[in-house]
Amino acid sequence: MADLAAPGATTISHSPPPLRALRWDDSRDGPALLLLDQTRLPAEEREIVCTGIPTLVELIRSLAVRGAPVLGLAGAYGVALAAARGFSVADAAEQLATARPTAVNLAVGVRRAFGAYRTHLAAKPGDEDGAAAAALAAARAMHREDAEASTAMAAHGLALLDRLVPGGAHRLLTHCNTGALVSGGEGTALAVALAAHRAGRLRRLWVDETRPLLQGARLTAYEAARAGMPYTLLADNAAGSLFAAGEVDAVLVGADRIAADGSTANKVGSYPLAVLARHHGVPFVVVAPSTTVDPHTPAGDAIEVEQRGSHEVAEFAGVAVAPPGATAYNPAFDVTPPELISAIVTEKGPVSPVDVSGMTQLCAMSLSSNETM
Ligand SMILES: CSC[C@@H](O)[C@@H](O)C(=O)COP(=O)(O)O
Repeated sequence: MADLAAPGATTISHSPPPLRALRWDDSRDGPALLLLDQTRLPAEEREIVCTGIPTLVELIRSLAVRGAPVLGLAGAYGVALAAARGFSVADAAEQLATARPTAVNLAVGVRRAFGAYRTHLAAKPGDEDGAAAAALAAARAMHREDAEASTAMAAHGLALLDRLVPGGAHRLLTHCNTGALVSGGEGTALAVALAAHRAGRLRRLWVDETRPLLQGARLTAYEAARAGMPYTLLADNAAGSLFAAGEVDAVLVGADRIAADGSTANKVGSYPLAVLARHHGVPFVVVAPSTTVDPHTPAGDAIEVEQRGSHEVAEFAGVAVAPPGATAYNPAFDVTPPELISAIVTEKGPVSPVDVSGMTQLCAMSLSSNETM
């Protein structure tokens, strides 16, 4: 696109290439999974070549690859990798599915690729190559579906904001990172903000830094800057005064697991935002693919919340900020009850979390897609 930078001067502005959180690679000595190392962003865009399951498990645990939808893809491609490299696929599936406990998509992705692998072997006993190809095809199908879901969520989310905020949702607040780095497409909550930006409606994207691992400051700010979005970072504990100043029109967050009653686990700090949003009469919207709805988890108190090491709080960028031996309460997620959520937007459209029939529908959809694995 050509634009005028100064009278008489024409510059060509190029959009940066889309970020690819992970991709399958057949071009080297045996198949590999290439992962954009999210621990190095924004300083460096570096891909890690992953050829082993213990390595992939460690990359998931260390958050080199992270965010619910892309964890599903990592799980599915991980099973395909094990099959293609002749490792024990059952062992790989077990290790991958349990690498992190909260994001349901991880186990969903593993089950889908492992299901395709087993289904093929049941039909053609001994055809390991065919079974490996079936697992890879399942992972690729998930990847495509995730990209499509992302596009649909962006459109539904934008339309919903118009309805929820009659004066226009021009100032959006988001938490953690929910963009292309967590998705086969442009993401979940951040994809909605991006759609608002492209529609010329976004005046300000407020980006919570997201302590302790700074997914907001390091990753969302990076994606927002790449996309030319007007964004401002804030320390998580500055959100209260921002709401009080009337500077937030809507809150958009993703989800790691949505229980059957609409309770939603997402990055720690989401729940306090929901409380603030309710107090200030601001919509709090969860954006997640229907694969994040877990019909087997009846309510929020049944969601396992990952607890992480003290060092993540007691250190900042590897430098100690607390006395030696300090221990920290460090849950990776918190759970927002349904009554604080204005709407859940999936690729099928928005539903109210307290609308039991709506949630049941979502659960049924999620269940039937899992059962085709
Ligand atoms: C669409 S991503 C939704 C969530 O996965 C995201 O908000 C989040 O909490 C990620 O946590 P992380 O610990 O970085 O994997």
